[in-house]
Amino acid sequence: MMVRFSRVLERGSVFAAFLRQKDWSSKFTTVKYSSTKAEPRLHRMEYQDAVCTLNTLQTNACALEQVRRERGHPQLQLQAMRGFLERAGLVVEELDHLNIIHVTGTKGKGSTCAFTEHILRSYGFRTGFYSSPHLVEVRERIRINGKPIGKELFTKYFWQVYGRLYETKDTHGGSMPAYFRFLTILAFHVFLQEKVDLAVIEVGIGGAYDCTNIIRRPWVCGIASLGIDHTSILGDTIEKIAWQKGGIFKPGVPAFTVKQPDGPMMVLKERAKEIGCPLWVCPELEEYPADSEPLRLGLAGHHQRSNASLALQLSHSWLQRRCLPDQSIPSPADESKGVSPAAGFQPSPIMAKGLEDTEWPGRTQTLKHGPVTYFLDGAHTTRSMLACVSWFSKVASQHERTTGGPVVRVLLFNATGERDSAAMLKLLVPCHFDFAVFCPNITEAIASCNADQQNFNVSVENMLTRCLDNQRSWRLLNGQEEKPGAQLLISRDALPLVAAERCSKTLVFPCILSALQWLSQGRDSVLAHPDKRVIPVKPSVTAKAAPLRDAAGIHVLVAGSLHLVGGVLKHLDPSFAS
Ligand SMILES: Nc1ncnc2c1ncn2[C@@H]1O[C@H](COP(=O)(O)OP(=O)(O)OP(=O)(O)O)[C@@H](O)[C@H]1O
Repeated sequence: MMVRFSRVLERGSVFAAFLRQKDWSSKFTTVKYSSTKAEPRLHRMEYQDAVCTLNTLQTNACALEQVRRERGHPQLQLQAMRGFLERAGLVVEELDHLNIIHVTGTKGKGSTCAFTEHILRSYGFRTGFYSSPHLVEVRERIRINGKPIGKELFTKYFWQVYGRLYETKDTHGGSMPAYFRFLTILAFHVFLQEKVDLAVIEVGIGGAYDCTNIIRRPWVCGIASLGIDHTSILGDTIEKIAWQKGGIFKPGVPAFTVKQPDGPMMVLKERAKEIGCPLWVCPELEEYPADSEPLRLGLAGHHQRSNASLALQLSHSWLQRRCLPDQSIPSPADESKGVSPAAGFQPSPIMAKGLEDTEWPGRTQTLKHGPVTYFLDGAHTTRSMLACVSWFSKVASQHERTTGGPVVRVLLFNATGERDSAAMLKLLVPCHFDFAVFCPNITEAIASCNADQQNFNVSVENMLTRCLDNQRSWRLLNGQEEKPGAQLLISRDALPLVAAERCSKTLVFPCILSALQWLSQGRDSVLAHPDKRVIPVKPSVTAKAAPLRDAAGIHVLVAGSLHLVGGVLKHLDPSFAS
């Protein structure tokens, strides 16, 4: 695995050397407009090359050093971003023409953006939508009219921006922007080139110093629910986090927030007052007067209701300000407090349809795959795991009632970064899983390079050790004795294998594909073909497949990491097949 990673890295630097020699404009014309029969293949290669080169920005020593330096002086981050933007040929004033809706929050910003984008697209506007992270392919982060930008367009715009930055590198101490910064600049470039009517921009981390906060004049800002995440960057209390998030407020630009606990709400109010921005608190979804039927949401789960209310306010405000510019913005009723409840207006039929038709994969998503039903949710904080458990308990019970027989429940889990896995696993105990399966966010252990899903910031060994820790936590939480059965084996060619424990209902796999194979083989070979011998993934794993034999169905909850969910979707959901 490490060998393959380093090859990709090498490929990136070889490519960079190639770039140094090439004339940019001729490269674009030959690749972009070539009409030979080989064109589709050429484009595919170019896309992969673009993604591999992009990935070098994850490990670029100069960029990492810069990030480290800026951590101590966060205000430098926006200054640096402005410099990169200019080197890429853009000026910050141009971004004013993007008619931006800027959204932050700890949980629900992606879903809120998806609802908002869908509502405004339903009105006939050409939309841009920038979000993170991606599930399967990096181009999902940049959407035009709700669809991930195509490979050809991504490739074309990627090389334009990369080329400009690369050409000016030597006069700027060799610096290139880090991964997220680069993608943010790329998104702005794409939206300007593609002449979108509006752009919905999701903050990466925090708000005040996030590189998306380079924008000066959004039409409206939104703050989804606040909680604890990214504490090493944002601070270790919800109030400190609220201060960071409130940093996206702009003078005179209306902002909306969902209801927040008292402490962070007070911080938001103070931020709004100090910046001079009218801040409104969204009503509950029930408080919107309904014409006939209650509002229906395309995204499942009770927690999506506050996101939907925020999206209604954001799109309503955008429509009013953008399309009815003569109307003055009402100020919050109590200016001294700097915040007011927003009115629950009657959503138009277009808005109602927009909410109902919104799709946002990987969040409370149900996917049937043969006899196995997957419940996928990228919850990776305790707050979102609580929401996930509540959704899963309800929806899985509904499915069980219609299955007509015993159902085996499986948890497929992984967590990354500074996340508290044990706290998340504790919340999952009441779901009564028959099996708990752990694997790292590696899609396939032995496969060709899948550049879109590579993460160079963590080693394979660390990922697997984390899985074994999770397995141990789960066993402890379930009152199972600690057994010294699990072993981490690293083979000579660096392909890691993890032995499953005997006599327990926990399993660890080296990659997502092998976990999915275990699920489908256990089921297919035993249920669909009762006479056929089970072909084991590994002997120790086959022993665990036995209870699947009697099951009328298998329900698998995939949670703990959006990247894990993405890896599963890559294998199972045809709409993600490239
Ligand atoms: N209001 C909410 N409260 C709790 N959990 C939520 C809320 N909204 C979404 N979630 C859950 O949080 C996870 C991420 O959802 P979403 O992409 O909408 O949020 P996000 O703020 O963009 O998250 P991230 O920054 O982690 O990508 C999903 O599991 C989703 O079901």
